[in-house]
Amino acid sequence: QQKQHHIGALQEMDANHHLHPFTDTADLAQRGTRIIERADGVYIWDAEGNKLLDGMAGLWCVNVGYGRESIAKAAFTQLKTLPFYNNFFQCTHEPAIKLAARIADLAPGHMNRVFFTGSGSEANDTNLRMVRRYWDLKGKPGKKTIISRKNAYHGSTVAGASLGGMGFMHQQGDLPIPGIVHIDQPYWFGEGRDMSPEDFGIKTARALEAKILELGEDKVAAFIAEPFQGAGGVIIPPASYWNEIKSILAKYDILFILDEVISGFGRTGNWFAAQTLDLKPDLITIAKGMTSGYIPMGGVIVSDRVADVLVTEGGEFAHGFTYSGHPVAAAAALENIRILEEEGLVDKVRQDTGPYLQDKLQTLAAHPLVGEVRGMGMVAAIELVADKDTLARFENEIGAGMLCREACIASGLVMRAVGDTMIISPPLCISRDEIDELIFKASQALSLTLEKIAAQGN
Ligand SMILES: Cc1ncc(COP(=O)(O)O)c(CNc2cccc(C(=O)O)c2)c1O
Repeated sequence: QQKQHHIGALQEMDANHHLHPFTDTADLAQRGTRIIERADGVYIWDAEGNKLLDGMAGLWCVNVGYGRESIAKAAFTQLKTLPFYNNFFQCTHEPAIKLAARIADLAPGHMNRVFFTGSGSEANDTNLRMVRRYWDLKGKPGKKTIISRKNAYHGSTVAGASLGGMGFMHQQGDLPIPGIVHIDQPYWFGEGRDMSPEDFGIKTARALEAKILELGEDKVAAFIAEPFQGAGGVIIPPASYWNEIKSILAKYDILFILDEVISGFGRTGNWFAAQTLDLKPDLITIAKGMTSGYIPMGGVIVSDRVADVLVTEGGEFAHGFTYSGHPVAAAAALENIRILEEEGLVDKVRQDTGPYLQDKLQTLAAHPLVGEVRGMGMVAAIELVADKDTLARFENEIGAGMLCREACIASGLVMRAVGDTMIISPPLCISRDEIDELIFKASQALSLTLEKIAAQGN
């Protein structure tokens, strides 16, 4: 009773003072916010004592799982010796140096330098400024435009939200800023079922070439893309897409930014999706799994092609943040990467638990609510449909995705709902038994969702 009263008091305080991200504050005040109290392994507990299997690894980020004492110790030790110092004015510290070298070592061979930021959005802002600086130095200052995709997610800063392709974000704040354009996304299940995935992959890839020719190659600075769109709904391109994109990038002199904020640090079964998909980006955006979310950190891995121009011809690159390469974040990141390496979690995703998850997920495909199950490595999507034969979607008013998310919570599982697409992106340390538990709970949640929808008389 005492505890319930305490939770109520916290919820009221939250409603009065705390503006949450991507939240309808009035609506949340009605519902009362869920207070997450502690976490361990792949589980989180809320203040009411509910234990939930965190199928979303926080926000796609807790790759090593919760409760890693060694990361806490590494951060604490660093906090005691050097809690902060900047990397400006010819200064630095060991954690930043070692982390840059460690990431360069794990990145594709042609990428050997790292620019640090505090978040993935700031890393994409860095990308925009870096690619424009690169072309200025190459004597092609007209190459300013960045081509992105509709329904991409690249962050929530002005440049990050503009590079993203989400209309509902653009409507708030008069975005996108000039110099950023969007082409169709390779979302076969949602937009391409009138042709084979193979043909749709080629078609949507060729939209890049059409846009380059429409704008003029001398105006285009770069193409930015996630290996698979994450917040857009785990939209994994058809197999033909990336090969076609690669041949287009080889034809035109534009830079390629691969946004690996979600896919980086093991999620696709390699350290980076660039290795999984055999891509050769000029810049890789990183954040999330870099520290497993224990401490905020982001960055850009820079290819020699770009870095050499910035370094040898650029003089001072007039960009950076107070917390660029923060010592405590860097110390946490180093320990996080050491755990990923020591426990062989990246190889495990590629050879064991990734295939196991994808295989077990297919058992959900038979459910009457499920139109498609897709995934790669340790990430997947379940498309909810109103009609299994025609694959017709539910009316938006039904809010099938939100009903399913609530049904998951009732079943002791966290899944993300992107519209009526359910997302799974668990910690990479998840065991086969815990995957079985995840699948069982997801199956329960799907049936609970079906009952709720039926009860609504739909
Ligand atoms: C591909 C990608 N790029 C950039 C960012 C921005 O990173 P920061 O948030 O650290 O600035 C992201 C972040 N992705 C993200 C962030 C918040 C919520 C959700 C969701 O799926 O609801 C996804 C991302 O997924």
